[in-house]
Amino acid sequence: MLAIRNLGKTYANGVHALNDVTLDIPRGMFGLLGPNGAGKSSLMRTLATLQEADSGSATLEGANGEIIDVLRDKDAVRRRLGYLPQDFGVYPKVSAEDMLTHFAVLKGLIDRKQRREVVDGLLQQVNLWDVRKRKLGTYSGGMRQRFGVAQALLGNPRLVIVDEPTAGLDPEERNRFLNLLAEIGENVAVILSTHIVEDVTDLCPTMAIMNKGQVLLTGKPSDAIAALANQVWRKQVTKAALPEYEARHVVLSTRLVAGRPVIHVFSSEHPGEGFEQVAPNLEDVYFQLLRVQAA
Ligand SMILES: Nc1ncnc2c1ncn2[C@@H]1O[C@H](COP(=O)(O)OP(=O)(O)OP(=O)(O)O)[C@@H](O)[C@H]1O
Repeated sequence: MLAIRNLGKTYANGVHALNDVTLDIPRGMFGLLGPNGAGKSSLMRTLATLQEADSGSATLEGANGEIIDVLRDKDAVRRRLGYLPQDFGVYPKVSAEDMLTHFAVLKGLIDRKQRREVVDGLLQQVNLWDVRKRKLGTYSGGMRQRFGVAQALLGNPRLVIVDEPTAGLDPEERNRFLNLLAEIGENVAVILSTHIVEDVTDLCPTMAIMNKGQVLLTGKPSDAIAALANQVWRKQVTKAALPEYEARHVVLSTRLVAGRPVIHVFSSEHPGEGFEQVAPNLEDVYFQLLRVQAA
């Protein structure tokens, strides 16, 4: 539905934020995973027509099969786009209902009855109906994000972009928010940019991993995980011994379990005494790719 080809962007300070980025994004949830500074927001902002790329192209397939040039035909993209930026401001003293109605007017919904129906429907869809009269300034982080989704869905977008939406949400709100995105993803393409690996594992049938402006991998999470089969090993070690393990093995991750480090090591052979083989997960894939790139 969205084809991105060889996108490049260098900022005035010389940072290569996007380096030959090529991606095919189908309908459904697409996870864009990468650490801070990977270039995710730069890519999202470019696709949302908020900044220019230096090179490359991006095309979006419209509802009737027409092909829209994302980098040139910005008005056409904006009519089909819903965007939830990483940081968005709300007027704290305005109710969700009034604010969404205002956004609906800006989006071109001028017929009062139709607008009412759309706004009511969206407030119900994102589960804010009961609190629609409350001022946005009194909303929790999760409620605010769900309000953000409601405004992104105004105008029936073909493409919805959400940039790091679950940061700072508690587990219950995060689940609720991700379920909402999954429902939306049944009909349109949703790009979920995040540095939280579980968000992608739990939700996205396709994904890409980015770092330093480059796409390191794209495809199904299950395929990427399968490629690491029989090569991930776990061992509980002491803190003192950790540097030695890091020097001798490809340590993908270290996690404290009851105060003691548990390491995941990447190796095609048995790495030695005390190691047990574990089923790889997306976090292993992610760290392995970052290690390979760093090397
Ligand atoms: N307007 C800008 N001018 C100069 N450099 C920028 C600008 N915006 C981003 N960068 C730099 O470009 C690189 C990519 O940043 P970007 O915000 O796209 O990454 P990200 O993956 O979204 O990370 P984060 O999760 O921190 O937002 C970083 O090194 C960042 O410092």
